[in-house]
Amino acid sequence: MEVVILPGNRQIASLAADAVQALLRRKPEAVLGLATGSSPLPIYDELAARHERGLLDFSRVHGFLLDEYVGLEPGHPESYREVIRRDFADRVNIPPDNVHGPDGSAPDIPAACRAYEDAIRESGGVDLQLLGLGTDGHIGFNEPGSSLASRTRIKTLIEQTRRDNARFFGSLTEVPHHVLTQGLGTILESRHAVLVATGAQKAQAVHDLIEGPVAAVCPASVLQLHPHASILIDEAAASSLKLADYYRHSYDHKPAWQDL
Ligand SMILES: N[C@@H]1[C@@H](O)[C@H](O)[C@@H](COP(=O)(O)O)O[C@@H]1O
Repeated sequence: MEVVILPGNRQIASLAADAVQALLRRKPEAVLGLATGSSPLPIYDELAARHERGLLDFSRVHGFLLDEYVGLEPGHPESYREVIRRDFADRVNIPPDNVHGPDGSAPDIPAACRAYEDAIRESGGVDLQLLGLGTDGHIGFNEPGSSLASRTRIKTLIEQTRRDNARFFGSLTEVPHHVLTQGLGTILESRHAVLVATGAQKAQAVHDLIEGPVAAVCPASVLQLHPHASILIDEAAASSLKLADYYRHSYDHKPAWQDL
């Protein structure tokens, strides 16, 4: 796990976009794992800007959403399908049919979850998975207590997460209680996981993720088992880390040939 402490969103977005750019140079038909929430937004802005400048071509890329609300009607502005369309897909040249998400309005939820796992597998697997971090340590919508081996399935949101996400809806009552999310086992199979977190409200979760035990109580800590995970954070999010100086030192002395 590589921990990179950066001054702010702009530098984080630029480094994450560099990783996407290097991947697409190597593999133009790469599969991207797409996260929602506010943290990845500067990355999508940067990817759209680089696409605009002719540096990035998404025409052969496939994208798989991490998660989705259950019970929102298709086309609901806060469904993650719509959010990803607005924030990312419509701003680059990824074919709309290449963007996939778990179907939160399916009549048979377990079948929809199995179908999503099959679709990820058939695509060849996720090359680069973008991740945000919940204040309770969730990734995707894997709330505390999630099995570290879990696959795509339905989860019930913790009230804290519903409150955190109420800002996107008219009111707390409109935030669904249920979601579909790629499991922690699913996320672990991505070839490169890039998690971004900023702000003091994430400091405890960032500490537990990086320096706590691997434990279901902090689902993001499963990334300690990931063979290639990059954690990009700002100073405020890094403020509870015991080994922050070491992470800075090690990034400053990173071999020039080594990518993220
Ligand atoms: N399902 C999403 C997560 O994927 C995201 O990481 C989290 C943090 O959001 P933010 O980046 O807005 O703090 O929000 C939601 O719960």
